[in-house]
Amino acid sequence: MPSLVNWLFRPAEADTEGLVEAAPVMRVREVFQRFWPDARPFRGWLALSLVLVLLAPMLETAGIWLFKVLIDNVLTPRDFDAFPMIAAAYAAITVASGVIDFSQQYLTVWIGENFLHRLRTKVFAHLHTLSVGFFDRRRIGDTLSRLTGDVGAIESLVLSGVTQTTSSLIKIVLFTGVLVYLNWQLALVSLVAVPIFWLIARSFARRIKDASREERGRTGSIATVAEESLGNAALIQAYGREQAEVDRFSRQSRGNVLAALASARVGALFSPLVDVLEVLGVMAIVGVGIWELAQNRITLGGLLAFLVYLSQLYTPVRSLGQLTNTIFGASASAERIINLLDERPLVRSPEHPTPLGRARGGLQVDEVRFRYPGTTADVLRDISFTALPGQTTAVVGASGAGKSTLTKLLLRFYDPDHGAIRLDGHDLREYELDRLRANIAIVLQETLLLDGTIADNILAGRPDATEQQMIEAARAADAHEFVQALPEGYRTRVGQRGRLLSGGQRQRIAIARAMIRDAPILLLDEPTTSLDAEASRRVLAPLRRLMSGRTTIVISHNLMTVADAHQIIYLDNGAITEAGTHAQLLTNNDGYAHLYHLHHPADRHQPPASAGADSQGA
Ligand SMILES: Nc1ncnc2c1ncn2[C@@H]1O[C@H](COP(=O)(O)OP(=O)(O)OP(=O)(O)O)[C@@H](O)[C@H]1O
Repeated sequence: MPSLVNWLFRPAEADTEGLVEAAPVMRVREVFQRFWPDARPFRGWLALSLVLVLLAPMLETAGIWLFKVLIDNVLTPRDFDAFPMIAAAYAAITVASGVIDFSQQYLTVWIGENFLHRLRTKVFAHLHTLSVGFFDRRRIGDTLSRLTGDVGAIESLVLSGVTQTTSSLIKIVLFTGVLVYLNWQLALVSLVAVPIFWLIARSFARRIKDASREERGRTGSIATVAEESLGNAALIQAYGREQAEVDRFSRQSRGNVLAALASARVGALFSPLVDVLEVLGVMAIVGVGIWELAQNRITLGGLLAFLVYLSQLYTPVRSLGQLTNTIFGASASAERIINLLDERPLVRSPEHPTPLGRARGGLQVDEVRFRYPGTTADVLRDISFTALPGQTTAVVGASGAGKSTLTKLLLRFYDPDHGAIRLDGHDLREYELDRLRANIAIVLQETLLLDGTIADNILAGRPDATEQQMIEAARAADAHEFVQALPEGYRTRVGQRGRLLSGGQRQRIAIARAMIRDAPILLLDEPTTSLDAEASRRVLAPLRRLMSGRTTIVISHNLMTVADAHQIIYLDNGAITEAGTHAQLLTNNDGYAHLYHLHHPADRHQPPASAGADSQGA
């Protein structure tokens, strides 16, 4: 027997690695307080729905009362006279109940869905306020599962929870009142069972919450594996890792099954326990009722009506218990949402920002030191250099030296731990984030395209640009020709992440986007690395057009376009070890020169002036 009980209450085995971050545990009351303000716009409708909730049990009570009248005034005396009235009243009550039920159900769904829509959008909007660092840390699949699955559970806690609890309480009060009115001795016997119900429901609530928490976490893990795996389908198939991925998915899915079973065991036990209790209660009452009937202290109609009221009373008591379980289950989901909402962006706009229109574009990096949050080593150390407006600075160095990290600091995806980056003499942190980023255009190594049309992607750089400006930008980016050759021209969809275009085409769209943005600062992070020699050459002329007149920071590790930069900064393991022009650094014959000769063995004995043109195809 004890082993059976153990089995019933056993939590899901933790035989799969936990993939998702657990949310902090919260009390139901805190969860409720947290989300109640979100229901504010619906409070009027909620009040109306409560009125309907109030009317329904009243009609129900009246209906059952008619049943008593029918037995005592029609059936027992075998007198037909009162019947038509009773029948008409019964029909009227049934129709009215129907109308109220419909309105109440529809209203509840309407409020619930609109509340959900608002909350979902709020969580999504919040995610977009978070710094890029958040997305580096979190598993996207789990975040998606929170956004789609867990948000729904909150509705059952905050809205349906309120109406259903109120409805159940009203029914309990009404039916108890009538029971006491019919025969108080009998009523007393039947109410003994109520606190027992309540105790059982309470003891179940915590277990159900634990089980639900486990289940929601596992659902997040499934979504995480699916997202990571399907997102890398090409890689997985190329390396024949399909089965390994299926196994990984299956393990997470199995974990979910175990958690769902553990939750079902606890949940399903509740009903039968309550059933047994109910039957015992009814038997006891019938016994006492027969006694009362024999003593003539209650009529037959009275006794039958009493039993019907009683059965009606158990329904709300029971659903109140069930509801507690639902609410505790839902609060496990709510914890996961609160956990997301409590994430604060690492970088924020200041309260009193320095106004920034179009920047002149002078950049000054001053003793910057930086390490990624949660790591132990500095990625950048004492970085100082100045980029004059309109000039090109090339940042060069081995893989992992910290070049891309520098661009992340310039875009304020992160802030330096020490030192400052200044734009036109002011610390980047003094400007509003939007204004700062509006002054920067980027072209990255792996071009990011949105799933939309080519026009959407170019106009993302400046949504208010005209069609003519867009075409000019595309021309300057050497993209107009190939775009026109596409079946739907600028209206052609590029597919998810631009998969329907070639690497070089994607890059030229990105250049057009940067072109149309017409920002004074340009960040190029290895813009030709992923392209072959021919494609890089094709991209180079538009890139040069884009760079002219803008403060450009170009990161490159194959030294393309670097040779004619105004200054070159050589990063080694997070620190600047050399700085100067191409010719100066070649003369130094240190890290930069070595890297350069590695890429251009043929140039070793040639004068540096010709190097820029030759380096294009590297
Ligand atoms: N989000 C991150 N969290 C923690 N560490 C990171 C993160 N991004 C990069 N790093 C670490 O910072 C260091 C510098 O990375 P960074 O991407 O800036 O190098 P890089 O010079 O641009 O390299 P590559 O030329 O290969 O692109 C690396 O050691 C890397 O492991």
